[in-house]
Amino acid sequence: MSSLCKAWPISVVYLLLNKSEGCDSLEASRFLRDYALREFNALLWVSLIALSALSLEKVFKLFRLWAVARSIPGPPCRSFFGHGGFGSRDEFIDLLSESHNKYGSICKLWMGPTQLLVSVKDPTLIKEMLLKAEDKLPFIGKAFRLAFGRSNLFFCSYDQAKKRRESLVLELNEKLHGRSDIVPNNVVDCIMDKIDNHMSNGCVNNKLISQHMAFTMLGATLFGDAFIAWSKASSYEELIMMIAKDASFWASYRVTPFWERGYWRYQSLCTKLRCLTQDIVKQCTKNCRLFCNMERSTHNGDARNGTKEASVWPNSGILMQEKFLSRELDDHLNLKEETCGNVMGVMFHGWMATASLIETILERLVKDPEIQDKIYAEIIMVRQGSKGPDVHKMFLLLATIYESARLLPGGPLLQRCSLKNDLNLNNDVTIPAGSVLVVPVQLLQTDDASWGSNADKFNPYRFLSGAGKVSTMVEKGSLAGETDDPNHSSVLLNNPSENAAYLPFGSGTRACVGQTFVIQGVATLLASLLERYKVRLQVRSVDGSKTASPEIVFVRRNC
Ligand code: HEM
Repeated sequence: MSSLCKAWPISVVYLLLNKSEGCDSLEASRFLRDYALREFNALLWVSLIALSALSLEKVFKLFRLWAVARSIPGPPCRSFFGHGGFGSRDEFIDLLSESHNKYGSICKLWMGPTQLLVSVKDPTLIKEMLLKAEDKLPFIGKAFRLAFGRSNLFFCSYDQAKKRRESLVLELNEKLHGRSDIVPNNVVDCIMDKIDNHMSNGCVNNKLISQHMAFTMLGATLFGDAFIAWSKASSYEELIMMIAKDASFWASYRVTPFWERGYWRYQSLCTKLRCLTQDIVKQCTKNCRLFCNMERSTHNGDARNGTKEASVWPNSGILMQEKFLSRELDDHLNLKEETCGNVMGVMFHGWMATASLIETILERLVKDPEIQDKIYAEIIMVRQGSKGPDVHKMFLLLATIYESARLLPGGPLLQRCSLKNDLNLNNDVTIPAGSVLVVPVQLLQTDDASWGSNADKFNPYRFLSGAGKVSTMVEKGSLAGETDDPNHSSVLLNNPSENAAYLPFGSGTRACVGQTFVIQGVATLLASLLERYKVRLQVRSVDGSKTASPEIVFVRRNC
């Protein structure tokens, strides 16, 4: 038998071919059975050893996680699942706030026996953490994954996101530096027309109009003029709104609910959005080529690189230019899926965050007509004195944007992770690899320790130096006047990031790439808006008593 085994496979084949020959065939089949049994046993052993090794590794990692986490302070677990079922977003923020008050600037919460969440609230440690922890965990971005497929820009390791971030930063910078107007006049006009249309009904819903402004501004930036002329733009807007409404609901299921009809309806909306994105991408690249050819014919073909030309063309979009696409093409085989997913992800994130910022600012301006009037005076003053791009001289407007983003950041938490290595912070705390790291931005940005006793009050002047004089300067017409004006030189717009507790756009390696663009874009849009309209709260009479509704009124200025 042993000699047979050694001679395998020849001897086995021989036995099989000759299995009909009497007792030899019996011996052969016994041998085969015996052999199969041994093989099967060996396979079982190998699997058992591999599984045991894997389980041991997991158990070892778990014990290590528990051991390292012991040194981090935090409330005791309420159940086996820790603080996993914390309820609503507000309840969770309250829990974080209580925990920080009790345990200090770093505290842990167990979200289950294997998932550790560490919250950091000290501005210096946050800065360090945001630089060192470069990854983002995919399960946090489940809403993005369900809606946009394998879009890996927002929730993935830094290695995966790096190239795409660089492309996007490059394109946005080109836009910021290569063009005089961040939001071109035709885009502003298109938005103002929409406001006029809505006002024919008497008032507008703040949320809806902010969403529309953000959508048009971002779409025109990403896809260029093709977007403004695109017949399907309003369907795109409607779809994106519907998806935004349901995204968190479907992501809240632990197991993707394939059995729910509503889930498939939601998925069909996402597929429609994907098709429309592909449509606008196609139109955009077609237009880019057209622009390149037009440019080539006017400049005797001196520029050979089509992409360069497309990016200097005044009204072309940024993201969809061939440069972005071809970079992606080189990278992956399933490029179309992924590129489209990333484009939808950027559009979705940029739209939601920008819309929420515009809505907050309008709400503040409506509640504070005095600031609104001062901003109007500033806009008129700056516009009279300059011809070129001028929003950077509108200090009070910019300070109002900073302050609105401080009081109500787009999201209540920043989320990070270090997937491979433990994170050693300067205060000798070690955070185990794989833990979810969060920064409670909303708490931090309204914390008295960083912002003073009036931290929860709306006060744009906190971002202006010499702010005591600012209000009188606007009245006298000197806030943003000529640079040789002695009063003006005493007023400075502070860089909000100088305060380490200012993080509406995150910070460090995974900070928002749209930050500068958004501030300038929103300022440009608001400057045009406030120049034409006063924004007032709609007051309705209900049963004889007057109550304010969430709707606002744009009253045309007489100028
Ligand atoms: C008011 C508007 C916006 C706000 C408040 C905002 C805020 C944020 C925040 C808080 C992050 C996470 C940062 C971190 O983890 O440190 C982020 C990431 C990001 N933002 Fe924005 N954002 C806005 C608009 C935009 C726009 C218009 C774009 C693109 C055109 C954009 C592109 C991105 C990208 C690509 C990332 C992911 C970076 C990464 O994970 O590597 N954002 N944004």
